[in-house]
Amino acid sequence: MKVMVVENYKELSQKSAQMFYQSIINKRAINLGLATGGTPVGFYQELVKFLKGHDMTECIRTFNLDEYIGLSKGNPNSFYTFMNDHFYKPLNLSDDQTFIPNGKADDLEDESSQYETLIQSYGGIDLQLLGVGENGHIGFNEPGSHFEQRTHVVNLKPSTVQANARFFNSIKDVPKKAITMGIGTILDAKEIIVIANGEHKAEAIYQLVHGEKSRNWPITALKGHSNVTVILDEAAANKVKLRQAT
Ligand SMILES: O=P(O)(O)OC[C@H]1O[C@](O)(CO)[C@@H](O)[C@@H]1O
Repeated sequence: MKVMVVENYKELSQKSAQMFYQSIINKRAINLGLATGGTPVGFYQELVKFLKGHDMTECIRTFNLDEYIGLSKGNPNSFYTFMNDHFYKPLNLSDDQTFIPNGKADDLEDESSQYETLIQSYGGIDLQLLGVGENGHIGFNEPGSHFEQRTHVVNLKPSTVQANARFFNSIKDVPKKAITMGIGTILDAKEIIVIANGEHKAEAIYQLVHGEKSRNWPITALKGHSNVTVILDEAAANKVKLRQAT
């Protein structure tokens, strides 16, 4: 695992976007695994700058980690809307190159297995972007998740609902369930880039870098992957550095 500490959020966003851009350019066609949340907003801004007007945009396919159950695509708080605003629309990406689970599917189990099959039918994910929850969740795989799981329906922990309430008018509006790629799905990506900023992510990052592999901290599943880069700002790297200094 490669750990890079940069000075601030801007640098973190630039560095991660640059790594994605280089991969896209070098491989000519690429399946990207993408994340939502507050952390990757700067990443999308930077990657859009790199890719805008570039013919390589035709070669990429995107697969999102997760979607809330019960929110339609058009809901302002759906992850589809987030992706459309930050990435699909600015780059004119088409529906047949952008994929995200359907949180309004009638049969959510079937939707989960179809999403898994879809990813595999395109040859799997080449490069996956991950943020991390304060409790160590990746995608929406909460503490206690099995590391072998594929795309599935999850119940969100109250702490995750609370953390994401900032995007909604009221905590009552935050969905309590989601569809997420499983940790097994995520681990199948050929390469993974984790980004984290802020002191509130420092414990999860400490567990990733120095902790044991444990289902209590889903992010520690990445310790079993051979190509992971972690990009941190100073605050998220706080506990890692403290440990190294003693
Ligand atoms: O980037 P944020 O908003 O801190 O969220 C962290 C993680 O939580 C999620 O948004 C899910 O709650 C992930 O998609 C994200 O990686």
